[in-house]
Amino acid sequence: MIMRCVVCGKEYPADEIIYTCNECGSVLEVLMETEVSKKIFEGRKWNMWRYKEFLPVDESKKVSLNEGGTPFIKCNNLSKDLKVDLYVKVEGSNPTGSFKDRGMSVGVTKALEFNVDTVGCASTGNTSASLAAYAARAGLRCIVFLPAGKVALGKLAQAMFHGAQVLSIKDNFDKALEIVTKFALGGYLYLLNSVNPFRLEGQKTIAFEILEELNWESPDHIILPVGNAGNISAIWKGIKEFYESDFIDEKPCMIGIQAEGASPIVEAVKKQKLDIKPVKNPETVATAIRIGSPVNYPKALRAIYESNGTALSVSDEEILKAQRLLAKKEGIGVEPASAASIAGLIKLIDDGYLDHGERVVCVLTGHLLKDPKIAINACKKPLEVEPDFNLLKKIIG
Ligand SMILES: Cc1ncc(COP(=O)(O)O)c(C=O)c1O
Ligand SMILES: N[C@@H](CCOP(=O)(O)O)C(=O)O
Repeated sequence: MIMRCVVCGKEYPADEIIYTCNECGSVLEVLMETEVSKKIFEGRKWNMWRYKEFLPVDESKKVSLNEGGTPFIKCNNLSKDLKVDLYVKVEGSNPTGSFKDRGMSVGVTKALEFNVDTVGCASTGNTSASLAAYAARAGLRCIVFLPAGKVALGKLAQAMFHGAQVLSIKDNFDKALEIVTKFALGGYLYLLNSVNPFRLEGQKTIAFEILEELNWESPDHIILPVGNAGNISAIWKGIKEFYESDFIDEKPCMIGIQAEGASPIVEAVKKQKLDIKPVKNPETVATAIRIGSPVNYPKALRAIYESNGTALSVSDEEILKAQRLLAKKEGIGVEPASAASIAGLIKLIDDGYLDHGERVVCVLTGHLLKDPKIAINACKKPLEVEPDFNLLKKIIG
């Protein structure tokens, strides 16, 4: 196993703590040689560790909460309305309610391998919630740097309750990431943001599960929200690994959705560029993707171009509308950032980008209860009524 810079190709030993290329400054990826038949997965437990041969840590020493194996659901009602074959991967069903758990399980296991005593991250919320839980399980100290006043309540509660040291930085996520990176490079903590290539190895199992659920057939498109751009990169890596292993014959187009107020990847794709112009003051109701300078942009842009995919921005209004639609039509509750994928799907259909009957998978990244305030604000206040049967009968009608 080695690590390799995705831009200049410089290689590094995998037993070294290094986050970016010391030659060109870009992000690294983990390369492993795995030669197995897909038959080996048969009969294994339905969680992400069924793919242990593709994961860069010793499975017998894993720090795990049974992550992965999340529901893969056919959306019958929305498929009918939108005239596509729509499936969703419900990542809110992971132990702490987001896809980050897949990454943290591998990342925190790696932290133990590296013998560190402190882990840390910057976070718009979910990364910190997940890291705090996995660090607690591993007995590691955890420090999280959050943008003050911009983290949804459920996520903040999780980070604090699992015992992380929570620092509210009076600035945005990008600044918090800049600061925590300095601490990591100074040796104060092991960084578990998605700039850490081992963490993304866990997240690539989303792709593995989608392909196995579809009986080793590729969907036409995978659509997902993009913030720091780790997940789209990880999923594409997973797709390529199963393609190169001959488990599938085709690959999907990767489609990244960003919020209008935080869309540097979308702007880069419009111009077919390989670099981004960071957004200085990103803003969106979907706080999870309120990110102006995504650290994984080199990987994400390559994923989009290599797969013949695209990137698209959606407004806050479209995000909130899609969140309600998914809840009401399919009974699936997601946080606003996750609903961006559905909002993007609707826009792509309206724009004629998607054809009728195409098979689309939307990745729903986080649970509704992560951001209860948004959900409550979208509804009418419950009526307070005396416990009087006749009165209640009248009201119910
Ligand atoms: C719920 C949710 N959806 C989407 C994203 C975006 O993922 P990524 O940063 O990997 O692009 C995040 C955070 O990163 C998130 O917490
Ligand atoms: N939405 C993320 C932002 C940080 O992304 P990461 O994947 O680099 O950790 C969060 O939940 O904090």
